[in-house]
Amino acid sequence: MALRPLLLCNAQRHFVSWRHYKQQQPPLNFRSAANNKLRFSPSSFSRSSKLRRFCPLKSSSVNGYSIRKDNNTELYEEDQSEDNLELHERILKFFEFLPSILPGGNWWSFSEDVEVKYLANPVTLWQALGRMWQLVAQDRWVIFAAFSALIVAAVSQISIPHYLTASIFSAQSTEIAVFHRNVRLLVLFCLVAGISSGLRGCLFGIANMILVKRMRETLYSALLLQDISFFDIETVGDLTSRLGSDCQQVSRVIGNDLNLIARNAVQGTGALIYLLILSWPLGLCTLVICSTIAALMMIYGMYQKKAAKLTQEFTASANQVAQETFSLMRIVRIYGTEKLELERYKLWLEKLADISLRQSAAYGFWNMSFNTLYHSTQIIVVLVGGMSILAGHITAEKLTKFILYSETLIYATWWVGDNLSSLMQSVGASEKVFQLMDLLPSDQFTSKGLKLQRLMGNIEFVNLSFHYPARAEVPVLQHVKISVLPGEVVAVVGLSGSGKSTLVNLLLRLYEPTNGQILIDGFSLKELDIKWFRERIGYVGQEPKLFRMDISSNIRYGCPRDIDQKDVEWAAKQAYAHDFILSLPNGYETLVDDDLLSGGQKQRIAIARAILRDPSILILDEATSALDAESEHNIKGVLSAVRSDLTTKRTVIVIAHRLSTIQAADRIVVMNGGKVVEMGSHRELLHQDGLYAQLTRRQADAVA
Ligand SMILES: Nc1ncnc2c1ncn2[C@@H]1O[C@H](COP(=O)(O)OP(=O)(O)OP(=O)(O)O)[C@@H](O)[C@H]1O
Repeated sequence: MALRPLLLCNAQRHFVSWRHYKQQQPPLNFRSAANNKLRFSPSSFSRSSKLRRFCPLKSSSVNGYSIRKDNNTELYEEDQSEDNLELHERILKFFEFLPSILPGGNWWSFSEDVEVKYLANPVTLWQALGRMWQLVAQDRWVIFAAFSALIVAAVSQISIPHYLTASIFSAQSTEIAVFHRNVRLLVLFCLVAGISSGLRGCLFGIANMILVKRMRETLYSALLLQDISFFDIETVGDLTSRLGSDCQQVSRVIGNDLNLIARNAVQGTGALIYLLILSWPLGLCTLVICSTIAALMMIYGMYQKKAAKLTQEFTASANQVAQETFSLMRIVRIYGTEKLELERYKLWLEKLADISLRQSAAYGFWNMSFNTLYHSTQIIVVLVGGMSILAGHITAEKLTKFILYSETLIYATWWVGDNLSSLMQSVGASEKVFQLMDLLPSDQFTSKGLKLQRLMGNIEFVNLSFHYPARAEVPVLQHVKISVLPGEVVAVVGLSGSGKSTLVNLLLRLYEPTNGQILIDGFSLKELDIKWFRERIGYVGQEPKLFRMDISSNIRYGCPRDIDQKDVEWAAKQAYAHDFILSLPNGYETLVDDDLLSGGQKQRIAIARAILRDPSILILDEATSALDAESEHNIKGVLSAVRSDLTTKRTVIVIAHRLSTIQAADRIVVMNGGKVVEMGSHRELLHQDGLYAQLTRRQADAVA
């Protein structure tokens, strides 16, 4: 597409999308992370993800369907109205738009519409470099060696034009001895420059690799140690984008940006000193031009930094859409929403293209300014230098050296500018990465708790109330009081959304209660060593997920006991999974993931995983919902059976919608709207004729 129509078209879209975008932004409320290490705070941290989830009209990546519709409608209406415009109105509009694309015009401005939306707190260049240094400091010898090679290479390279010119002019004046000496030195400097440049490139590459590796490691471990509520708010696409493209972008800093900036800074300084010695008036002229280039490049660099931050945000959003679509591909195919998904993705690509267009235009301006200034130096040097030769103030050899060194200086300034802007982009990309790295780990990983001699399995929910951090205004549990004895099988039933799984989430300490507490064998759950406690719990969730590894490893996953293949097979037999596993192509060695097995097969593997731990407390949240009636009946017996020491029974908490499956439970707790409304045995509850009896009747009617 020609630039003008593209500019116009982009400008028109810009008017729609950016203004629209801006209007949808709620005021931001982020804690400053500049000086402090932060703990993740759902209410204050994640602007982007939160907006993506809860801000209805922002062209978000997550709730994209309704959003797309709104945006689409608006874009469509805009397009329609554009079509109806008369030619002269279009021309008028173009001329109105024209001044905005001149330098300083509002077309260039990200700040007006976008700057306020930046998620991360700004990081200065020095702060970013300081952080990167901390990451590579352990291997500082690589950096020192790289910079030493860089200085040797730069000094050798800067000496080459001098000896080159001197050799030519000494040959011309037939000074053979001087010629030989100059050529020898020229060869020496060329050799040293070549070897040290190679070393420099290699060492900076190594330093870069170390930086990216440490950065990803640090970021990944910081993310892994966050509270679960953090993952309720941050999206997977966003986080993987930080780990992937953002870290990669930051990685250019050492291997590319700093390397080239330092090399050219050394060469440029050497060239400037040499020029001033050769002819200070000419040297000063070149310096003025280089300073102008430097000022321009600072402006350009700042601009690129802003653009990089936006690019980073939009790339993360685009990744989030793609990640979500691929993971829900079956639903997309069944509902035939491929086009809709493509549009959702394209929305972010268009935003990226908008930024990229401005970056390219800015690059064009920067390039044009540089070339103009560069050629003016040549003209000045030829004019002033030529007149000086005519007046006999300077020799042709000096002028040749001058021209060569002024070229070196200008190109060094160009390289510094170019890489400085790249450095600024990397610094822009580093802001969110550093902010995430600075999040303190969840308290659960830092505090040391009690380890009891033995977990008996007595559980008490004492006046428990809770709301999810992401939805503080919606109470999910209210004054829940339940006491579970060791070895008891307690079933929790209730309508969907009544808070059953939330109760289990609190027992697993994935969230902390808002009020009240949970006592385990008489000790507050908060006082217990959480790792120790979780090792003694078996949990099978509503939709068990498998890792992309073989079946045996999936069953062993996270098992704290020493176990061998026999134990794995024993657990699989208990879970009625052994037969179907043997029928797979490689038996227990078959590589599986979440999509390769049926729901019931995945549940059996998850049950085998839980049984293998031989837990004191077993939690089954709709764990057998995908099993056929016979398998469910068989497995139920195994789950509540005595533990492997054959003397104690385990405590079992089972959540089930299919009420026929929990009739044999010692006690049934009925929940409604986050409260316990009934409690008793199956018979007692039927006798009470309350919610449980009503639910049982409805299920019986549905089957009949
Ligand atoms: N991570 C979360 N963040 C915010 N709200 C949540 C979260 N998980 C669940 N909720 C809300 O908490 C309430 C209770 O959910 P919960 O999953 O505990 O219900 P449930 O009784 O187990 O339902 P079901 O039988 O359908 O599994 C629901 O209103 C749900 O929307």
